Amino acid sequence: MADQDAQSPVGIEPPALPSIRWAGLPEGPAVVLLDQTRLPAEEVELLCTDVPALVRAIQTLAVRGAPLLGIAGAYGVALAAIRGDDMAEASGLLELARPTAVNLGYGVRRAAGAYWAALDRGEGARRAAAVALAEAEALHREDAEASRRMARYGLALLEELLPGGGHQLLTHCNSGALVSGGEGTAFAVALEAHRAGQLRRLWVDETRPLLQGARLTAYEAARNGMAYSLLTDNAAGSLFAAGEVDAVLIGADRIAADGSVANKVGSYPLAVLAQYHHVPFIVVAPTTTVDLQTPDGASIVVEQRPGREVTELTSSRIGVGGEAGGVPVAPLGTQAYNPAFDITPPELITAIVTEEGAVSPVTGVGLAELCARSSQVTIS
Ligand SMILES: CSC[C@H]1O[C@H](OP(=O)(O)O)[C@H](O)[C@@H]1O
Repeated sequence: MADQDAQSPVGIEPPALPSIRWAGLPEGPAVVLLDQTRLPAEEVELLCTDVPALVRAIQTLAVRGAPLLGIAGAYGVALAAIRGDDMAEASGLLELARPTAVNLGYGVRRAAGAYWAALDRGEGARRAAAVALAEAEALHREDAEASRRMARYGLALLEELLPGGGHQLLTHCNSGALVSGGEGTAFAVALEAHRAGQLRRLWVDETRPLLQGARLTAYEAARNGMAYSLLTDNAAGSLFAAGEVDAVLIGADRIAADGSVANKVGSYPLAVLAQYHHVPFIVVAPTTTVDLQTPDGASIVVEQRPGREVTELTSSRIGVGGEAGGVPVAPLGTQAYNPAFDITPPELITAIVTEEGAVSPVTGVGLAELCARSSQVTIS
């Protein structure tokens, strides 16, 4: 069994660089990203000075995670507006950069809607661009507040489901500050438990093939002084069998109207394991990740990513999607199945926690009621 005294590396500070920021540089505006393909080896900022550069950053996961993609999409619209680009083209390129996370389209349409409304009011293009930027900044702030609220609601749910503290929580992929305007979604709940002295250990799935768990969640857990242990994805079952998992916490990329959840591939098997072992399976996501226009899980488009992400290992130094390619781990020419996400049906989910509270059991009606409470700007 894993060492019982798992401790995080000492002397590591919280992230020095924000996941995303806007920069009105003398040479022109830029969306500035903490390049997540370079983590954990290097903390490098990536300046996107036009929409194609930002689209590439989204597609190579230099910026990733549903809520952060929404913020990036909104800033991308503002960038295009200030540059005087074709706004319909820019919005389309951004919205189509990745298909599954609903937040990306939400952020793009929200900033673009503000821009067009300003023009319709007779305000000039310059003023309309400023309005788009203000909308992106508002979304950024709202997401940070949503993160704080989800952390509190999530901890309250853990205290209700698991009285007594000292939890061993398992998480998959990465759902911390690197996916958020704040401290994240599911990871933020684990962090809140840590701060409340209720986290015995965070089990971190490495999350093949792009290793968001090993590279990013471990990085965030270490920087926050949390006790954590990394595991291969295929080792999770043995932890459940040994009774070493008290609850599962995961994020989401899109939640359909019936409560089906699209999240990083590997989430669905964890939900099956959790049900078999009678362990709470908790999804944490802002209401901006709920898509009431998508009726069920079968209607969610699951992104299929390049097979070379499975057949090659790349170091974080050249980026997980680096053009230089990586070390082959399969014979050249090997075909690979590489869905970025899978779908967990509502009946396998104990609760969905949002910034408006939790719904449990998960029903379409309960989800819609949470969304109705949300102050988030609704867009068609
Ligand atoms: C809470 S959003 C984080 C979410 O996004 C990740 O996908 P990706 O790394 O491909 O952007 C994964 O599904 C996480 O749960």
